[in-house]
Amino acid sequence: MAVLEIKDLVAGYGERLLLRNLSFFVPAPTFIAIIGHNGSGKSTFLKALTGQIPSQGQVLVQGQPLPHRPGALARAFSYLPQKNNVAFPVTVLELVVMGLFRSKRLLDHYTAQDYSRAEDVLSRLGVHHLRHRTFTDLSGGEQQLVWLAQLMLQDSPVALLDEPTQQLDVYHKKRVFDLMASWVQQEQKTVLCITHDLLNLLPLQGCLLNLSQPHPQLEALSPETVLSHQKFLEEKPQH
Ligand SMILES: Nc1ncnc2c1ncn2[C@@H]1O[C@H](COP(=O)(O)OP(=O)(O)OP(=O)(O)O)[C@@H](O)[C@H]1O
Repeated sequence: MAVLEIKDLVAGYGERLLLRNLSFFVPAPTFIAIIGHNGSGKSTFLKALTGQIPSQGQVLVQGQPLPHRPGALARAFSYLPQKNNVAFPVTVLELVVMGLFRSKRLLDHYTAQDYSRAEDVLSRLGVHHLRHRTFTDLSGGEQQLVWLAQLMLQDSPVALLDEPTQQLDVYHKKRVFDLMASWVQQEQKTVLCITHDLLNLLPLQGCLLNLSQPHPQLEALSPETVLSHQKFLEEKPQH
């Protein structure tokens, strides 16, 4: 059974269509880089998948049509948007442990084991030292790593990430790409990751989807494919 199947997905805003009959098939857990010029519809694609904007077509996750209820949708996809805010003071560890909310009932408390899982993902991202800091005091890149840690605790089969490395330094960019590769290999997750960091894709296995192309389709990642898409994207976008 395929992990993810998308058939004739159409989405946009009013008269302006950004996704025109997008179809692809992901047979097994895979890393998929979603690339394209600014405004080519990358975030729109993830918004259509997560039901934030209306769309036509079919999306199947593990052979099942995508449910419309938000709770059931969240079990299929974990999602990290480009901008994410918290309006209340909370420590890093508290925010990360909330990634486990789907395995809890309404008034359940988080256990010592939950906190130790949260500490473990913070270590894997190299930011364990931030665990007792107030989230809103952190730098933009530090905050991005904390959101990633929270997402790693969610147990959905498909993770959707909108530019998760946008504000990171070169060390943490590489670390996050390595970690996404390990989610696929060790935890059998499928990762769809929007990115402009094409050079970080050079060592990775998986697929690439270039939404700036007239008929985007999945292509196997290889250094040659990445470099040819880099060249394509260095050309002026066609609107
Ligand atoms: N709510 C909206 N209403 C109307 N147009 C919108 C809306 N949201 C986005 N757009 C437009 O749709 C186009 C695609 O936007 P989208 O955010 O999907 O691009 P993107 O490929 O993710 O770009 P970037 O690389 O800059 O993040 C843009 O031209 C944008 O202005």
